[in-house]
Amino acid sequence: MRKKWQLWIGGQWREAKTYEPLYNPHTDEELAEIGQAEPADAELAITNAHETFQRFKSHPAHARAEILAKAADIIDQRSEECAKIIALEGAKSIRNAREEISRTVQTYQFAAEAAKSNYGEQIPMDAAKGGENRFGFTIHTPIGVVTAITPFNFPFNLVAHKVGPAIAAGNSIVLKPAEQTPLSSLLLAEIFQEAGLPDGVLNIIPGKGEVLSKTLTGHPYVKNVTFTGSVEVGHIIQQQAGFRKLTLELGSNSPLIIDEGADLEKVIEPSVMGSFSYNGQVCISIQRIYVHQSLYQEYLDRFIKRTKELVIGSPLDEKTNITAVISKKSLERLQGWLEEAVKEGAKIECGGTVEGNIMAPTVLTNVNRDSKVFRSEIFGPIVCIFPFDTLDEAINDANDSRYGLNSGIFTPSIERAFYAAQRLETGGVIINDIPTFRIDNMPYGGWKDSGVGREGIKYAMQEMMEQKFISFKLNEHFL
Ligand SMILES: NC(=O)c1ccc[n+]([C@@H]2O[C@H](COP(=O)([O-])OP(=O)(O)OC[C@H]3O[C@@H](n4cnc5c(N)ncnc54)[C@H](O)[C@@H]3O)[C@@H](O)[C@H]2O)c1
Ligand SMILES: O=C[C@H](O)CS(=O)(=O)O
Repeated sequence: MRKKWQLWIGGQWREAKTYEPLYNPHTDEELAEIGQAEPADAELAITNAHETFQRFKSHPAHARAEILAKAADIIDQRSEECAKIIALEGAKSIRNAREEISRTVQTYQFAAEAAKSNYGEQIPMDAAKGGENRFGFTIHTPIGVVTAITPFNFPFNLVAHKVGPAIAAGNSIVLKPAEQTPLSSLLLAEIFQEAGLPDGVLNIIPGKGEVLSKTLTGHPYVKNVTFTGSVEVGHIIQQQAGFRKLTLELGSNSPLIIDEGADLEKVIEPSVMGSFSYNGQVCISIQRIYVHQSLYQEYLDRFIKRTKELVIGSPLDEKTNITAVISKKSLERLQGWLEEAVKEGAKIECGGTVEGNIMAPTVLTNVNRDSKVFRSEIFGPIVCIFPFDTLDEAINDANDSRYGLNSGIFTPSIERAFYAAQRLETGGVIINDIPTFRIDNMPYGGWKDSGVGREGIKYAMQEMMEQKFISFKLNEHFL
């Protein structure tokens, strides 16, 4: 793989004014030098994307679908190389990285299918007086330049959730990947070129969010901004984007309820994995677990036992579960929050230690509801476990959050499953599984501070297109 990466604009590699080293979070070794885009580069990328859009908007759906399907095939053929890039730049365990690549292939395949089924609706015009002799229908048209700003934690698949639907809809894109994981995006330049995407449709400009933000969100050619990342940055982007279409996929502190009568044999493994997969750096990672009193002690003991078995090590080792967190800054924040939680009464049941850039998977009980580990998004390998007496108590506590992305409940009762599903204030309720569940064609997005709009290819495409209603009056004017 090349060591020095320029900016990908208009189908060409262009020199950046400055380059910054990219480090492996596990070993601290330098992996590559990454060109840092400046506002003028963003402007150039947007202008190129705008010009390309004038042609690409007429590129037929079947041709866009072929490009997306071919890109999926190329990623599949190069899957081990792609997974290794995620493991190196993101310190994601190689097994989790492979899962991400396999999902990415599916995401582009879903996009290829969606490109061909971009249906509008027929509206019954005679449903109201005056609508007789009329036909009404809607069509969806591409919107123009989409800017995509993405986070570090799923650098292939969450980029696919923006690039895939944008191409499927017939738009052009300017992509700004996360500073920590730009290589996964830069590789797309050659993947999509080989797949036959016309030059200028996809532009990739790594750089600092705060430097590029105003241009990427506020340029008049930009018609849609799609952002995945933290709530704090989401709020900044919302203010800057002003009067244009906007999708915000933000953070969470997802709850899991383990109801009376749940079969612990089937619950322990998924709940441990949902808490600690990729060191908890998943937006739908389990952060708060509510366990019915009748199961609490047994669940806690078994949860701790399984957590202690997780293998801490190098992301490239096949057996590894827990690796370095993404940055020293993030590690320091986690240590600070843990200290604060303990001062406020929390008990560390296991973990809590740090070695190198790795925090051991940590289980907390007796957590104060005002502590940051309860209120805010931990985004690290720490989980809080609480007992509850009544389902209402668990639901109310689960809803006591500024976030609302996914929630989960394990219960043997269909009645209680629906009761909870109707009351949990989240974009997705996952019954008899963990909230850390996503299939890439399902509608996905948050309530409250967890976001605005939905992803899941078809739903993301709706955010990236304009709808037009057409009415035909018959008889009077047609020859
Ligand atoms: N809801 C979802 O689908 C989803 C998925 C993955 C991650 N997330 C969330 O993302 C967060 C973790 O990712 P992160 O640490 O990369 O998030 P982040 O918000 O720090 O960064 C995300 C992106 O925003 C850019 N950015 C930073 N400051 C900016 C600014 N002022 N203006 C414009 N862009 C700016 C970054 O460069 C990066 O590309 C967590 O909160 C997690 O829950 C949400
Ligand atoms: O980190 C949040 C992601 O949305 C999780 S997933 O990759 O979509 O499952």
